[in-house]
Amino acid sequence: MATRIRPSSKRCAVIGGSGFLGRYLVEQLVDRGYSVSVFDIRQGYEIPGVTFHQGDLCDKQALLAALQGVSLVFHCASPAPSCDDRSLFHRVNVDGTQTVLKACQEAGVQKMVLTSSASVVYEGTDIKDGKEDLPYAKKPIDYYTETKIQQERLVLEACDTEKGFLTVAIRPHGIFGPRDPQLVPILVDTARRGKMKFIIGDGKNLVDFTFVENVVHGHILAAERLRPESPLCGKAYHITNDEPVYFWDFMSQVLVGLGYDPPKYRLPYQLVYVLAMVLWLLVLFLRPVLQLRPTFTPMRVALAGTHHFYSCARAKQDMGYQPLVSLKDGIARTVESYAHLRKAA
Ligand SMILES: NC(=O)C1=CN([C@@H]2O[C@H](COP(=O)(O)OP(=O)(O)OC[C@H]3O[C@@H](n4cnc5c(N)ncnc54)[C@H](OP(=O)(O)O)[C@@H]3O)[C@@H](O)[C@H]2O)C=CC1
Ligand SMILES: CC(C)=CCC[C@@H](C)[C@H]1CC[C@H]2C3=C(CC[C@]12C)[C@@]1(C)CCC(=O)C[C@@H]1CC3
Repeated sequence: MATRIRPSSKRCAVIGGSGFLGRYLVEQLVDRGYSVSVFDIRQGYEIPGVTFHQGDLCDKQALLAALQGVSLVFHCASPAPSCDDRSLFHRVNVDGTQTVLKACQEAGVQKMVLTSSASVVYEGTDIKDGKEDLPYAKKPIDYYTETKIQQERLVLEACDTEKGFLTVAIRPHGIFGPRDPQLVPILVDTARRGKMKFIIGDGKNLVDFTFVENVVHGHILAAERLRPESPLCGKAYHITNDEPVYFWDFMSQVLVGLGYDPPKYRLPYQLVYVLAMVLWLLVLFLRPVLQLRPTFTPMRVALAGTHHFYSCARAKQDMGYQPLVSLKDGIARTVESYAHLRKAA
């Protein structure tokens, strides 16, 4: 029988550690003196002292090798929301998370912090100052959200103080920052194709965008405050910048910062939503013969035209959370880092 290494409280693993958020988490953990193993389907970078284990989280044996001697696991792996592959989302976020839980319990891991998403309660209609006790979306806006709900449920239900396995879920919203592969690149690509001319709705819908370092701060606080007697056990926590901003102001600040014109013409929200639905149905109908990826999906239109901002009062109270980087500074640092995406003069 293989000998089990005794878990050390400063030894952790980051599943999904090669991704955008995962890499920031790894860097911060190393700075704070943790010894870190990364488990990911790809190796994105190298950091002295960080051990990489390349593998699929659906493979329990591969996970077990990475979890030897680990007492704390961060699980922030997921297929990208834009991939629209229902069976992949289910395989990784639901079945894969079950495998992660089994592997953690077998390896003697004591704590697990899941990166969930605030969108688990979002159905495409307004959420203002949403608290964690809102019910899970009955009609999730996409397969990504559907499987993030199932994933969060599995992880929180696995919390068992008697067995000494504690879990907590962090629900960030709209993560942005340098190296983000989604938000700024999609925005710039849309602007370069001349499609960032329109504001959907009245432009006054408030949304949370969260600077990546604040999300990391929330994860580490949660891990360090998660103890058998603490209120965090088995609970979900919103982590945001706590500065809701008009969606279209945020987009405009990033665009203008990179030298592009901000959108200025208004289109009625309902009209654009119906057009996006029609386009989406057409894409589905044509899928057997033609693979199209429209910019305007109903989900994106809903995100761009509704309020969706959340309260982080629970995180402030239970873990002393406060954002470390303001929205203004976060946007400035992000814009500065995307010099290569600036509009050519
Ligand atoms: N970005 C955001 O705005 C928000 C993100 N979240 C959540 O935060 C987490 C991190 O997101 P983010 O950093 O943006 O995403 P990334 O896609 O950048 O990171 C996820 C990482 O997980 C890897 N991965 C995917 N499938 C597997 C698998 N089967 N086995 C092992 N590794 C795998 C990815 O590899 P590959 O790139 O090759 O797929 C990638 O390296 C996710 O759980 C996401 O749901 C929540 C709210 C908002
Ligand atoms: C707060 C939150 C959940 C942010 C998520 C980020 C992405 C979903 C957005 C990043 C770029 C956005 C974007 C649009 C929708 C939402 C994003 C994809 C549009 C497609 C909305 C319609 C337009 O006019 C163009 C926009 C391009 C950028």
